[in-house]
Amino acid sequence: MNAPAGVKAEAAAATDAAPSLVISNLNYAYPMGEKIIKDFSLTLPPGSRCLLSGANGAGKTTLLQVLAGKTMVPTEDVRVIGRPPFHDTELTCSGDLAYLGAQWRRNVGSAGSVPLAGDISAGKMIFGVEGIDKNRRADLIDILDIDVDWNMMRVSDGQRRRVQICMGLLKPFKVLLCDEITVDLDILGRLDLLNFLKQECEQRGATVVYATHIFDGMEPWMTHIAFTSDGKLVHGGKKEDVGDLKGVRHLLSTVYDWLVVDRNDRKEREKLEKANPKPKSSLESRFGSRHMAYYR
Ligand SMILES: Nc1ncnc2c1ncn2[C@@H]1O[C@H](COP(=O)(O)OP(=O)(O)OP(=O)(O)O)[C@@H](O)[C@H]1O
Repeated sequence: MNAPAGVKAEAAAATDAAPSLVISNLNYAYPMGEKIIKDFSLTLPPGSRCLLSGANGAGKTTLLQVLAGKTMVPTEDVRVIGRPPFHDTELTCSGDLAYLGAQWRRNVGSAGSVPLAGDISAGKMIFGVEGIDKNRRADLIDILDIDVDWNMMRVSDGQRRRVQICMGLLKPFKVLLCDEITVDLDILGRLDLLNFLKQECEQRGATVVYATHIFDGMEPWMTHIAFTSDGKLVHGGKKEDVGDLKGVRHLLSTVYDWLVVDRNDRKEREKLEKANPKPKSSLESRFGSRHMAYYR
């Protein structure tokens, strides 16, 4: 569905407005671990849809969790609609900043700690969230093709995922962070959802960062890309401005080439690290590296 002209003009004006997401020289390490995110900077305007890509272990989930305010970083390093997500809890409580990620997928919905596999109907869960616009809720139920009579104990993984996504999108977010949320959806469900998110950006000036390894439908959908390698942003910005994406190259073949470079660099790093092993920390030498895994 195309947005009416007035609404499009409104969204175009929004792109001149203050950025909705600013990451400035972000560094992040898990407690007692090595740096996972390294000197990462990215700015996204309202209305943008950013594909977050990179090899397994490149740091995408870690980055999204930092952006979602799940871990503390200095207030100046990450700003979501001008506010620091860890320190400003109202950002997430209000639904302005929404996060649909791996942990969320496992057992909770946006309405708090809601078990998603209990003897309860999909409708009861969805309608149980208060203060939601009726039309938005009806649209989401329709787009995600949810039967409100589904019993959450007897649904398939994909059906459960649809209910979870619906609950996560009930509040009209300003910035949405998605971590591989569509893996269990069928093609229709995935493309309809991408379309819904696109409308949210075009009509309301919302911003979406979407981490995925599945590129079907992503090329026309995205406005920005952030390709990470070893925790660093190596290709990022507006899709038109990323040199390798220009001309006849497709997203998949371009990212494939980037991933080959990433893999060769990683192998080289690993070879060097094996040849020059780092001295163990005093705790590690005392308890052994297996035991130390608890502290990482
Ligand atoms: N809780 C944790 N404690 C310590 N290290 C972690 C933790 N979670 C992830 N890591 C490490 O951080 C690095 C980045 O992991 P992350 O999950 O962010 O990567 P990713 O790009 O999302 O990978 P994938 O594509 O496989 O989902 C990996 O080396 C991983 O082992």
